[in-house]
Amino acid sequence: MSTCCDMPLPGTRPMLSMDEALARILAQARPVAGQENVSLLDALNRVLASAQVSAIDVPGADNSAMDGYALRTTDLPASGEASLPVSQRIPAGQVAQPLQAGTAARIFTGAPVPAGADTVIIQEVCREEDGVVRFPVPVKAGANIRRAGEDIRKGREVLAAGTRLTPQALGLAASVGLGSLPVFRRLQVAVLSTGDELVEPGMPLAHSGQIYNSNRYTLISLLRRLDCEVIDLGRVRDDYGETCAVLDRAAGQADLILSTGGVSVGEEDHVKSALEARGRLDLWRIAIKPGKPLAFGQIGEAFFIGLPGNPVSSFVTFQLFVKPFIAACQGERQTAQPAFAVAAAFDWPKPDKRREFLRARLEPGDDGQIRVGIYPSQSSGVLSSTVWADGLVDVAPNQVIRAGDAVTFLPFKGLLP
Ligand SMILES: Nc1nc2c(c(=O)[nH]1)N[C@H]1C(S)=C(S)[C@@H](COP(=O)(O)OP(=O)(O)OC[C@H]3O[C@@H](n4cnc5c(N)ncnc54)[C@H](O)[C@@H]3O)O[C@H]1N2
Ligand code: MOO
Ligand SMILES: [Mg+2]
Repeated sequence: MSTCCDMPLPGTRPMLSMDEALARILAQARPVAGQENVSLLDALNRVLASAQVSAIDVPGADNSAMDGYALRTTDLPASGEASLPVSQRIPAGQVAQPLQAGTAARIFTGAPVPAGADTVIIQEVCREEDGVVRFPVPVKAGANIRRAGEDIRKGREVLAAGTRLTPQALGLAASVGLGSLPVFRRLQVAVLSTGDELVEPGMPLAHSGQIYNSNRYTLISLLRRLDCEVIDLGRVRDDYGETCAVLDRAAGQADLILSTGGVSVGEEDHVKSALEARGRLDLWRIAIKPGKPLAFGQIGEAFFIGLPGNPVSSFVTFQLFVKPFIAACQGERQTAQPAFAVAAAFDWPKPDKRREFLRARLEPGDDGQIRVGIYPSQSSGVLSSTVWADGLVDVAPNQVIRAGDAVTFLPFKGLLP
């Protein structure tokens, strides 16, 4: 059952709360079937399909953290100056011989500590002359040695299934010797922009009713960042038959179909009726601003998300709904959306009854404390706001905000990959 957030107007239906809509959408997400093994450098941003366990200790052996001398502290006098003959030289990459009693080994950062040595003294406090090293004592046993297995023990899970493979994760995989990784196959996402008024950038505008298609570029770029394979279906005219045909075509190739525009209530808006005719509409109208008319459903095996045409609305709803849905379909483990409280540098005296997401930016106040400001226009057509902003302020229905109040900030850095 839907949650009633306001009285529906004739011809519409009650709006769902954001939380309920997101929960219902995510409940349908399932990881794509199909995996492949890819080399580490091809695995960036992919999602790991199965847990990886280390076959080795890292480091593999006790090794020196500094350039200096390795020795046995029991060979040293209690105070004053020690002097020890240097019995071997151990650069990184060499095998160390066991340390002869009463001697020191010249050692370099990363080189294996010889058996019998229990400390490394940095060279800055030593003098070496005629094969003998001198330094003040006492020295600390165990200093400057990185222990075998200190980072990773053999048999430990280093990367969990469902990990998004960041540069750090690939470095960690490399450090345990993994040359390739099993990842889920790429999600195929079809993108279509509806609207008779749309002209592609680079082309002239023929008359005042035309505008440039911006959503296509924003969405395709967002999808590429999420490592999706994009099927670009270009522009679709505001025509019921054409919309049905393109949805059928998209459903034959894609895991997910994303459209922009044509999901509201005007008779030029055909997306919802086409979706109902060719597949199934699961939910429509969410009590959020921007983004109210978002539609979600299925056509054949493909999921469908119809984003509102207003460029800011489609950008914001991509962040709030599409991104977590895609992540779940890619097999990524679900993590909480980063959000934190910060003081408002603005007043919001006339709140909406819908939950609102304001284009916002963190900035230091005169006192050096970080506050959050909002773009002067919050209109869902003002795309400049999305470039100015580095996140969204999440405003509850009917929430009045005064400068200095704590508000919830959702950083794009967390929202974007
Ligand atoms: N009577 C009502 N009218 C509207 C309602 C409503 O509840 N009752 N909702 C408004 C809200 S909120 C939104 S959001 C929009 C969503 O409309 P649609 O999804 O049907 O989108 P369109 O009508 O096709 O376009 C809206 C707007 O965006 C421009 N647009 C569309 N596609 C692109 C694109 N690819 N690049 C750049 N700009 C695009 C389009 O020209 C329109 O200006 O509906 C309200 N109306
Ligand atoms: O939902 Mo609309 O996105 O308020 O402009
Ligand atoms: Mg419309």
